[in-house]
Amino acid sequence: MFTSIPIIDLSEDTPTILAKLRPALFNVGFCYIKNYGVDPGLIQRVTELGKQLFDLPQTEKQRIDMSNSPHFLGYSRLGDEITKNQTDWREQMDLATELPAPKDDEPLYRRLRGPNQWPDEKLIPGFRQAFEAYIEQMGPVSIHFVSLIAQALGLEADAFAHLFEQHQQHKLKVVRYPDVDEVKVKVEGETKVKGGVKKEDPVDIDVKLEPQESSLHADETKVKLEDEPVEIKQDDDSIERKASVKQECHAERSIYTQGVGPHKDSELTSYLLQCTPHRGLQVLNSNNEWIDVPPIEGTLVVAMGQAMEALTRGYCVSTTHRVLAPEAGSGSRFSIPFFQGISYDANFRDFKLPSEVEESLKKNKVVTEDTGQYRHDMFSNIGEATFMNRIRSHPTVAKRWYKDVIDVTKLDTLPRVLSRLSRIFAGAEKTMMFHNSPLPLSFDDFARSVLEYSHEKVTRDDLSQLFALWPNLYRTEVRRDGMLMLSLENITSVALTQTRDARQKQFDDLCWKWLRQHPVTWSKGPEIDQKKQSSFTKKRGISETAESLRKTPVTKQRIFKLAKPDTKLGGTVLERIKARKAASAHLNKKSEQEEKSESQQRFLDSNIPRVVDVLVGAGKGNSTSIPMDRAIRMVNDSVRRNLSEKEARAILVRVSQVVPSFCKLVEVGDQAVLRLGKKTRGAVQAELREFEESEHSK
Ligand SMILES: O=C(O)CCC(=O)C(=O)O
Ligand SMILES: [Fe+2]
Repeated sequence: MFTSIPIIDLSEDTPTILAKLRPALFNVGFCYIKNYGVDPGLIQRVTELGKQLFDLPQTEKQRIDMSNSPHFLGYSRLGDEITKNQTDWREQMDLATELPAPKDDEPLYRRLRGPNQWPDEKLIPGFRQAFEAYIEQMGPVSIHFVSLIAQALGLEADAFAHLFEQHQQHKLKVVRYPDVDEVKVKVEGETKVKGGVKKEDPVDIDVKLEPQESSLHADETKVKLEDEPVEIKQDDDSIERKASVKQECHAERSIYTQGVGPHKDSELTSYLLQCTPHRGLQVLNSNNEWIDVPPIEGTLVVAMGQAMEALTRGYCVSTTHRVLAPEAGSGSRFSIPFFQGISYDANFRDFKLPSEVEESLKKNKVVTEDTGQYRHDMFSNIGEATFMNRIRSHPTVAKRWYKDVIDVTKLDTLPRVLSRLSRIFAGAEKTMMFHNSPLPLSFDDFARSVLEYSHEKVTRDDLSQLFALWPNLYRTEVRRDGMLMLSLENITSVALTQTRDARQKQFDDLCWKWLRQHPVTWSKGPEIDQKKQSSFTKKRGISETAESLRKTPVTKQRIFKLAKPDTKLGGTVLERIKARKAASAHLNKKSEQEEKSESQQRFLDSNIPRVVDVLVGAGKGNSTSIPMDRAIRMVNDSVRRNLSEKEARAILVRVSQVVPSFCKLVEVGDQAVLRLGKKTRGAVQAELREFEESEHSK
C-alpha cells in the first residue's frame, strides 16, 4: 500500500528507471516524471494561454461549445459535469491532435476523430499554435514512456507499438477549477435570480444542475457516487465495504468543493501538467486513504489508464483519483492533462504478457474486474466501445449529432445487459473447455462453473438469451430424469481452445449487431441509418445487408421471449417439439438453490406460531430478557427437533420480524439476548394473525 507517489527521472539510465518503474506500476498506478524532454518555454506558454482561455467572454467560449462538434471536442461550461446529482466544479476545453473529419462511409466510431474548435486567434493569439505544438511533443513522450513500461514488464520496447496508428489522435484538456468562494457566488447568485429576473448571467445553472451522466474526459469511467457503501476488492479476494464516496465527500467537504469526483482515466496513460501550486489532486490507496499528489516544479503526473490495466491484466494498476476544489480565497487551479490515444481499431485480445509476469500476477495480485470498457466487454473494437462511452457521457453532443442513429435516452441499460451476457459467454466457453465437452453438463454444474470463471451468476433466463443470440451455441438435451444437459458436440477441447477467441469474437459481433438493430437503442432511422448499418456490416464482415437486418428486427421482447434451446435431438418432428418444450420448461424451473431457500423459508414460517406460543408462556405477560442459549433450547423444545444453532437463530430472527412489538433480538455487551415485551397472549396473537393475513394478501 502506497502513501506517496514515486518520482522517476527520465534522464537516468534505463535499468535505474525500470527498477523504479516496476513498483510504481504494480502498486501505485501513478508516478511523477521529470526531465521528460518537452521544451520548458512551451510548457510556460501553454500554462499562460491555458489560463487566458478562461478569461475570454462567455459568449466566445460558448461559440466553441462541445455540443457544436460531432467529434466531442470543444468547451464545456463550469458545472456541466454532473455525476448522480453531484456537480464537478470545473470548466474545460477538450482538444485533440488536429485531424480531418472522416468520410461519410467510414464507421461511426471514426467520427471521434476530427478538427478542433479553436478560440478566435485575435482574442487569444498563439493559442492554437502552442497547443498543437504541445500535443505534438507529448505524443512521442507518451509513446516513449509506454516503451519503458513494456521493458519494465519484460517485453520488447516496441510491444505496444501496434496499438498506435500513423496519425494517432491524442487528446488533451485545459481545465480550470474555480475556488470554493467563486463557486458559491455563482450558484447562490443564480439561485437568487431564479424566476427569470436576470437572464444574462454568464453561467447557466439550470442546465448545470440537471442530473445527467458525467461528461468527464473522453473515455473516463467515473466511480459511482452513490449513497451505497463502496465495495473494495481486497488482496485476499474479500470485499471491504467502506463509507460511500459520496458520504465521505459530504462528510469532509461541502457540495461546492468537488473539483472532479473520484474516477479512473480510461486510456493507456495520461500525463498531467499541474499549472498552479494548489493542493487538489489526490489518489486513493488500497487502505481507502486519499494521498495528496502536490504539484512539483518540472514534473508531470503520470496515471495508468484502464486500457493499460486491461492490457497488462492488472499488472499496471489504474488508480482512482479526484481533485478537490481550491480552498476559499486561493484562486483558480489550472491543469492540462494529456491523454495518450490508441488506434480505435486496436484489438486487445492478442496481447501477450511474458509467462513470468502472468505467473507473478497469479500469485500476487487479484485483478479487479473494473476496467471499464476494455475488459470483458462486448466490443472487441476499441473504437466502438469508446464511441458508445462518449455518447453516454455527452448527451448534448449525442442528441445534436447522433439522434438519428441512437436513442440516447436508452443507452445505458442495454449495453450493460449485453456486456454481462458477454462475460457469461466467456465463462461458459471456459466451462465447456474445462469439462472437455462433449461431456454433458447439468445446468446447476454449468452455472456454478460460469460463476467461478466470470463472477456472474447465470440464470436460466441468461442462458435463454445466449441461445436467442446464438441458437446453435451448444447442443442442449433433456435427459429422462429432466436434467438439462449442455454439450459442445463434436468439438474436442483442443479444437475449442483454438477457436475460443474466434467464438468470443463471433459472440461480440452478434451482440454488437443486435445492439445496432435494437429499436430501443438505435432508432429505426431514415436513409442515414441504412448507410451506417451497411458500412458497419461491410467492415465487420456480417453477411446480411442492412435491408435484411431491418426486415427481421430483433426486439427486446423477442430476445426475452423467443429464446429457446436448440435441442437437435434427432428423431421425429414431434419428438423434437416435445424435447424443446421440455427444455424450455426446464429453463423456467427454479434452481435447486432457489427451491432450497424457499423450503427453508416455509419451514421457518410454519414453526413461528409454536415458538411464539412458547415464548409468550415464558414471558408470562411481563417484559423480560432471555439469554440466547436458553432461547435456542426453547425453540428446539417447541418445534420438537434438534435444530442447529443457526437454524434456531433463524427462527428467532423471523419471530422478531413477525411480532416486533413483542420480541426483539438485541446485543448486550457481546452477548445476544432475546428481549420480550410486556404483552398479553391475545395481543401477540393478534399481531401474528395480522402478519399472516398481510402475507397471504401479497
Ligand atoms: O486536473 C487534474 O489535476 C486531474 C484531472 C483528471 O484527473 C482528469 O481530467 O482526468
Ligand atoms: Fe483523471
